[in-house]
Amino acid sequence: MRTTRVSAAAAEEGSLLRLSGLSRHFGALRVLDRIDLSVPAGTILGVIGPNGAGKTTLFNVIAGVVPPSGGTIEFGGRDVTRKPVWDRCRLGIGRTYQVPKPFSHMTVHENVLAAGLHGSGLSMRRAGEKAEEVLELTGLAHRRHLPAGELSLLDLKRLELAKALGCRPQMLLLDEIAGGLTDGECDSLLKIIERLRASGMTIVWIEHVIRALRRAADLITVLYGGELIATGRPDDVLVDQRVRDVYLGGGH
Ligand SMILES: Nc1ncnc2c1ncn2[C@@H]1O[C@H](COP(=O)(O)OP(=O)(O)OP(=O)(O)O)[C@@H](O)[C@H]1O
Repeated sequence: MRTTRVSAAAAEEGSLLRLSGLSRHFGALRVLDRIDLSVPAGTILGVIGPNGAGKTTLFNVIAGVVPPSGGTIEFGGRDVTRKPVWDRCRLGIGRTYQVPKPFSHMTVHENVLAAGLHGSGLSMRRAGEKAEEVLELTGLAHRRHLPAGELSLLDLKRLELAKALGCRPQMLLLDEIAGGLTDGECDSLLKIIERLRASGMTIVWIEHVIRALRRAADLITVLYGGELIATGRPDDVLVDQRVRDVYLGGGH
């Protein structure tokens, strides 16, 4: 059965993603503790917090890799809490991983094509068209015949983005995509992300590179001790005293 994607109209009504009372415990460890969060369609939401705060677990629960211990996840007005990963992917939830792990012996083009074919169930022709489009968008077109194992870190990050985009997401979960890049490399990635925002993409972005979020994010939320302790505009959140105490310190 073909999964119906959320309509643009539903997305425009308000939040594309809505988390209500979302929890995840590992034994006695409360990694996510009754999280409530709404992500308006078309916005970039940065997620920050100290190491081990539960940010990647949050993505794993949203993407369907890890089931929640409680609470609900709505995407485009539809309850996806119990839906499997592949179904969420076809509904429009795309994701990049903190550590890029492409098929290193396959070319850049083959990696993107494989993601589109398996992730969103496109026909070979449509997946091929989509792959061309995202290779252009991510600046990888001239690398298309290279084995992924030969890419630089920046190009691996671009490929990570291209694979996620190859699945035609309406929302992207970016997991530390700017990590390890030089300032110049980070800027070229930001240009791609800004182009995505201009196209209407909704982005939830875990990042320790605060400079990147300061430039690109519309909103920032802070995860600490399993709870969201602050959510708002970057200029407000980044000067919040509690946020500075628990995460930013004097270094950002
Ligand atoms: N499958 C699991 N089983 C047990 N504990 C887990 C599991 N996955 C994550 N945890 C624990 O949950 C906590 C949060 O981990 P998570 O990777 O989500 O943090 P994070 O905020 O993404 O950290 P970082 O910024 O270092 O990537 C950690 O204490 C981690 O050890």
